[in-house]
Amino acid sequence: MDANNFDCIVLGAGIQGSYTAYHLAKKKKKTLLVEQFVLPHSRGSSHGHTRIIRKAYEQDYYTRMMSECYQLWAQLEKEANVQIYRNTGMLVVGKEDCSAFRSLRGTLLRNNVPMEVLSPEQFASRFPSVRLPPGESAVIDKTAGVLHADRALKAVQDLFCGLGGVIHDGEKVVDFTPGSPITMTTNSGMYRAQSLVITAGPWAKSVLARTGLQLPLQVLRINVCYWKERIPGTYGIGRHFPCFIGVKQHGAKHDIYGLPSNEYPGLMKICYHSGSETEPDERDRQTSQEDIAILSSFVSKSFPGLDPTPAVVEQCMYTVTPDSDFILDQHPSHSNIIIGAGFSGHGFKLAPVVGKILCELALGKTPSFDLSPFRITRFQSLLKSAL
Ligand SMILES: Cc1cc2nc3c(=O)[nH]c(=O)nc-3n(C[C@H](O)[C@H](O)[C@H](O)COP(=O)(O)OP(=O)(O)OC[C@H]3O[C@@H](n4cnc5c(N)ncnc54)[C@H](O)[C@@H]3O)c2cc1C
Ligand SMILES: O=C(O)[C@@H]1CCCC=N1
Repeated sequence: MDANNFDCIVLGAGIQGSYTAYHLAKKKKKTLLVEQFVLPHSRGSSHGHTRIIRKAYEQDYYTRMMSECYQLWAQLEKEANVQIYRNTGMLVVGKEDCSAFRSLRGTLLRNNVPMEVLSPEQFASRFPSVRLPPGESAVIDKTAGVLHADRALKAVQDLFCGLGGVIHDGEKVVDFTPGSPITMTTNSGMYRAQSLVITAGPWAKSVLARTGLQLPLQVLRINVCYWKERIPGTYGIGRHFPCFIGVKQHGAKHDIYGLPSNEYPGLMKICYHSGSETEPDERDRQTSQEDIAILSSFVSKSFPGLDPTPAVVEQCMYTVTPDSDFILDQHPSHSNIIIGAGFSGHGFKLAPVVGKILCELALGKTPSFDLSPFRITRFQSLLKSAL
């Protein structure tokens, strides 16, 4: 077989593409993973030390997918011999009259996820360094915790290479021609494959536009803020402080979430689950501080043990769909082009199962999960496609 001919090519080596490539290599498929930047890089959505892993979701289908994700993350830890998951639990706080909060709690109960419901008194005695606003309730998802994201990404890529997979980083895909095989051109080579998986993160919209498909994806620049503990360790992982999600608290339009201080000692990560619209190659030109103002006000009201001015601000990007559900599907006109896109700021924890599903689609197999929430046809009225 020609060195440039593959069973499958995966475009984009973020967590979704890397996990897809790993599953394909496990199935003994000759797989090429192409990445425009030299690895590791911090220009997409999968970089950084940490992500939240949880079963607490508004929708049952994510909670069910998470059961297998926990198993696959554990398998990855074993195969790579690295710790990726750390159980911390996660506090979910919100108003009783907020439907999103009630749905999250309902999903935990319906799916028998280990959880606790805290009364305001229990909350105050367990978390004296956090203020629960009057009229708000709290539950704990006991399965939740922290994923060591950078470590996880490297582990998946290393295992992929160990299985015979090929990574070409620093190589940008500039063109591809659908067909059987598909022909793909990068800035330094030309390759052929039976199937192509597109996991281009914030670049998915422009990559797919080359095929005439205009997906309703919006790219947001996210400010990743770290806040200084007045007494170091107050909210530390070492003191078993949990992750948290504040569901639309203090009138915020979007959720606010946080992780215990860990990667930068004395600094706790608290972020707003939204940001300002950007072009992926223009990320660093954005300057909006609106989200930071919302976070500062939240921190001063809810976390009195933190200085309400961020000590460190890093950048990342979300690629969001109109309903915040992922896109996991075949291309509407080319069945051997598979699309994994629109992870809407919550896709990292689900990557083991996303990768499995994209691998199944690339091999023409029946996917192991019901893909109706993830199909492109749900955007029928929004598709500006010339297909
Ligand atoms: C601040 C922040 C916090 C988050 N928190 C959580 C969390 O707590 N829990 C959770 O589960 N999820 C979280 N997420 C979401 C999660 O990180 C993303 O859903 C996930 O990383 C998306 O991965 P991806 O592979 O789709 O995208 P990316 O990581 O962006 O990967 C796409 C890759 O494709 C490459 N590429 C694009 N075009 C080309 C081309 N033409 N040629 C070659 N390569 C190309 C890009 O360079 C990039 O490396 C968070 C995201 C952010 C930004
Ligand atoms: O996916 C996650 O868990 C985080 C926290 C909530 C908002 C988005 N990302």
